Amino acid sequence: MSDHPSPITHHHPALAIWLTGLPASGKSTIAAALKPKLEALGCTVEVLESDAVRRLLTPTPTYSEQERDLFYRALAFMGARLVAHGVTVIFDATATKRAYRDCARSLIPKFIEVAIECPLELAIQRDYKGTYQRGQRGETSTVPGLQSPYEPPLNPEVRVDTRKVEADAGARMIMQVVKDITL
Ligand SMILES: Nc1ncnc2c1ncn2[C@@H]1O[C@H](COP(=O)(O)OS(=O)(=O)O)[C@@H](OP(=O)(O)O)[C@H]1O
Ligand SMILES: Nc1ncnc2c1ncn2[C@@H]1O[C@H](COP(=O)(O)OP(=O)(O)O)[C@@H](O)[C@H]1O
Repeated sequence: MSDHPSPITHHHPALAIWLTGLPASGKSTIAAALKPKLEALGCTVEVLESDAVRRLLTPTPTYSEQERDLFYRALAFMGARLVAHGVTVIFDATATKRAYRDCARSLIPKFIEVAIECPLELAIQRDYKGTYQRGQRGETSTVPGLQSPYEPPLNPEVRVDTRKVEADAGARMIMQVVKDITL
């Protein structure tokens, strides 16, 4: 035995969790509730939030199909590299097309897709960033759900219906699946 044993660590296997849903559905709120729960399990966690990453990759986003295709390939690649190095990733991003989330799934062995469910009318009421209002005023033409099609997941590992489930309870539902797939 070594004279200098390594400190005891409790590393949890890294995985990725993609929170997808309409703008203002509750993704960031649930990500914030989820992060400390993953950390308590021993995960090192990075949240990749689309708006934050866009500020770097596409500082003046057009949300064109071509730009979204490129953006989501880059986001999936980034997430996959982090997971490969032991960091658990929360993707906090609408990702309008299923193919965007499927691309990440194909690159990441342990992957959980979470449908953050919220009817468009309620998301429009929540509209705390004014995204839908800008669309309704005709200042933008690319808001998911309102002006660009949004493809919700067909078979997500978890569904959180934010009309019925509080953010913390939603995070606990996700944690149950995390524990199931990493046992
Ligand atoms: N003009 C315009 N068009 C589209 N989206 C807009 C626009 N302006 C702002 N936003 C905010 O950007 C978020 C959508 O980006 P995402 O990367 O999450 O999704 S997607 O590319 O639309 O699929 C989404 O934020 P989330 O609330 O994080 O989903 C929108 O609030
Ligand atoms: N059950 C719920 N889960 C998550 N957010 C909720 C819920 N109920 C109400 N909200 C509110 O909805 C808004 C969602 O905002 P946010 O989490 O930033 O959405 P998104 O990241 O999807 O754009 C917040 O003001 C949040 O407090």
